[in-house]
Amino acid sequence: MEKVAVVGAGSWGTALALVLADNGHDVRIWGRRQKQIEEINSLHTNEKYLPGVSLPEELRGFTDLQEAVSGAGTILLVAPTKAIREVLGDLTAHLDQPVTIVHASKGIEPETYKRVSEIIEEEVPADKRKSIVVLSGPSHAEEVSLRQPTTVTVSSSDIEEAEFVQDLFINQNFRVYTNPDIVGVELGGSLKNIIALGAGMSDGLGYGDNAKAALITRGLAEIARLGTKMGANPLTFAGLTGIGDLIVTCTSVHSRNWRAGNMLGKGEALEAVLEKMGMVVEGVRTTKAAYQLAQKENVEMPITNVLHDVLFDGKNAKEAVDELMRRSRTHEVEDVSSLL
Ligand SMILES: NC(=O)C1=CN([C@@H]2O[C@H](COP(=O)(O)OP(=O)(O)OC[C@H]3O[C@@H](n4cnc5c(N)ncnc54)[C@H](OP(=O)(O)O)[C@@H]3O)[C@@H](O)[C@H]2O)C=CC1
Ligand SMILES: O=C(CO)COP(=O)(O)O
Repeated sequence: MEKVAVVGAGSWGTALALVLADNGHDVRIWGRRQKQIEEINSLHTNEKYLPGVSLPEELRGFTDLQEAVSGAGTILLVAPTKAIREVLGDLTAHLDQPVTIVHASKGIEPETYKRVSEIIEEEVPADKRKSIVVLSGPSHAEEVSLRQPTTVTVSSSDIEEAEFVQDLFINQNFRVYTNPDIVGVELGGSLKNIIALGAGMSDGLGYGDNAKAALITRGLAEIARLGTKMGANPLTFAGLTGIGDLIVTCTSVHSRNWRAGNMLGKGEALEAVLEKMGMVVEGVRTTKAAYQLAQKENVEMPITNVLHDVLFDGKNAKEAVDELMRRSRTHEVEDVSSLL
């Protein structure tokens, strides 16, 4: 039995805490709102983020971060990417022994283009961490919390630590694979949110399955193009954290990125959409980061480019699709096949 502190009591942190509690671990979850933590401890629910789900009674909530992480051997970090540096700043002060840090957040930081594991490396001193492990894959919290079959991947530069985390989470409903390609795993999980916004937008505009299949497929091509340029193994994008996560996020009504894109496609303004969502829509910030990174690395990312212009430069969504369809003719596979 491992003592695990889950830092972040949103949908994903709560669902993963449930998996760990099901596996018999001593799980504490940290959230910043007293009322929410009282609800988790007394009613064993988290209605805002996982309506209708009964949480294991053994799962204990804390608002005091020091109490939550005290004695924990593993920290599971599941905060929105934009809050990660702030949360890590507080967390580091309370670590009294080197811990395994698992993160399950999906995003890239604008301006620095850092992946979450790189942010952790920067913010947590080396003597306070045993290893950094990423957990990613096609996994909506709503289904995981109902114990529906789900597969994910864990990745770390330390394969033994990845296997340790695989063992923590794996059970008959939640199957965990390992992959040593941390760059590909993090980039696939982050960049798919951009394409999911686009898929939602396409549906919101009234376009059909052909358009969505095109977005998924050509989206994967540009994800792989940027990913391989950044050092990822191209085959990772054919796996759970690549095409797998792209499919689930572009086709599921659970996806916040798809839902936000859908409202944008129907003509709603970005600010109003984010206000209505009330949950993190990572794709917005990641679009900005990926757009900047692609410019810097001179990588062609046509879908990301037009989405950037829709989100941040007031481009009309239909015009964005027209622009993609009018691009000069090109081969389908030469850009990716040259990387294999
Ligand atoms: N939901 C899912 O199915 C999946 C999500 N993910 C990833 O997990 C990460 C977290 O997402 P998810 O749990 O869904 O998000 P939610 O929107 O469901 O919850 C966000 C959580 O983060 C907290 N939070 C927000 N801002 C801060 C801050 N500045 N400091 C501390 N805590 C903060 C919120 O607290 P409060 O309630 O107090 O505002 C809330 O507990 C994202 O990167 C997402 O992409 C990955 C796979 C699946
Ligand atoms: O990453 C996810 C599923 O794997 C969740 O996607 P959303 O953030 O779009 O809901």
